[in-house]
Amino acid sequence: MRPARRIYGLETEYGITVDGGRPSERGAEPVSADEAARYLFRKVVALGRSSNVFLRNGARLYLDVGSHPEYATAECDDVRDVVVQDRAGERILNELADEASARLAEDGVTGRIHLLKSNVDSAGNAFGCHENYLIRRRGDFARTVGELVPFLVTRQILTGAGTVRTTPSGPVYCFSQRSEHLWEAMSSATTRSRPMINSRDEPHADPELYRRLHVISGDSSVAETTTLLKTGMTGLVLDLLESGTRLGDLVLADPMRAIRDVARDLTARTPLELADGRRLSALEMQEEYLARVLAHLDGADLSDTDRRVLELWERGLRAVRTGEHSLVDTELDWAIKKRLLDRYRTQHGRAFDEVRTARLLLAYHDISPRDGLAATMRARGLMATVATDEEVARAVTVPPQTTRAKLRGDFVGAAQDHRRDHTVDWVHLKLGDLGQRTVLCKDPFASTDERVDRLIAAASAPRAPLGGGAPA
Ligand SMILES: Nc1ncnc2c1ncn2[C@@H]1O[C@H](COP(=O)(O)OP(=O)(O)OP(=O)(O)O)[C@@H](O)[C@H]1O
Ligand SMILES: [Mg+2]
Repeated sequence: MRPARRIYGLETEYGITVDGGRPSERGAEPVSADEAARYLFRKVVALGRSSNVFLRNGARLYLDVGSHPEYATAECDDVRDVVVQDRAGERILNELADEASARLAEDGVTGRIHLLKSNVDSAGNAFGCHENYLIRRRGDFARTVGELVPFLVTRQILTGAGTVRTTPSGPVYCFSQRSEHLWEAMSSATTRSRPMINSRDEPHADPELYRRLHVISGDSSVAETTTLLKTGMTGLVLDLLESGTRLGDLVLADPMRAIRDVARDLTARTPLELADGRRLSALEMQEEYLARVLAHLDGADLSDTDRRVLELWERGLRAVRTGEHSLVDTELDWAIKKRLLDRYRTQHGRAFDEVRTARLLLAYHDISPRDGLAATMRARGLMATVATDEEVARAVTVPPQTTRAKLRGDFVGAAQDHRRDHTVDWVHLKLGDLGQRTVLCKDPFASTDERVDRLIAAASAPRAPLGGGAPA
């Protein structure tokens, strides 16, 4: 059966630091992350009078409590679009960081602002990358979640961002850093699947028809191909579950324990205990999910994106099974990063030196084309791409064209161009002036709407002079 059309969105929180940022005139106090975040958002607040704004590409950019700027992509109905929109977010934040660094310099602070697309900051605080998937209301949500959790636990052998863990016997490379933090944070919690899926019921759509599945356990992805695989494979497993296929035979006895065990085992062969008493490794489980997805799709007319996801899924598993990591070491974050560290080790003839390793790991996640590694690696073919630079540049101002994001983006664009007050969230559009009604857009799949056309026309129309009377 052909994959169902689905809405996807990615929320990415960024770590923020200022290198060396010692103010020359204000004593020796370094610039805190909070302060750096305020500098970062100065222009956003000046333009939108808020640190929580919707942009003309349909995305949401905001600074929550704490100091992690967040970019939530607009709704996409294709995972390739998710990649493009997510990368556009990096570009937007990079521009803000450059401007904020210039403001810091004006205020006598040396040092640049760095934004890190990672999951743990230098103080050890964990932050997230949340995946959003639209699912139909008619299914049994608890069952869907229960049967998805073991897939989420084991997919990190492909989609983990990779990290070095310090152990008493020395540094060890593992698939995911976030998993370790999730485990530490939640090992005492009673609801064992809680940290993987946020169960808050906030569909941002017609609640009679839809739910929004909010996956919060994944690593942020730097490589576009990892983002593509992460969202694509999860969408395909959701297809399976929504078509009525049961995956209950793969439910884990203790998912929280397993999330850490899987992260730590680069062979992916450690047996995990299933609820029914059987034992399967993460590798075997992922092979099973892939086999069931392929059986489900048998004979279907697949898109290029689906084919690319399936091919990378299969090749990633082969790389783990055979230990031939070079099969995916330009596409999957953990393998790209491992190759980087291995090369460093060979060049310098020593094991992971803590300081150098930490610096290399930071640079991997630094989204700046100047200070981070990704831009150079992409240019040299060491990190594969999905989107072209032109597509990413365009997505900074152009929303996805096939979902509700187009309505929102076009409206925000018109309101900004004509300097009209407006209020927007995922489902509401309102022109701030008196007498205008709020337009409710409950269908995230709808990219045309006459009510929104009228709203855009009203936003673009010349305003009557105050008092409404014609000049005498
Ligand atoms: N109906 C939908 N189904 C799936 N995803 C959606 C839907 N509507 C919006 N999204 C996506 O969900 C994400 C929502 O991001 P947002 O940061 O606002 O999350 P939230 O969970 O609502 O709020 P917060 O992060 O403040 O707790 C966006 O990426 C958006 O594109
Ligand atoms: Mg959010």
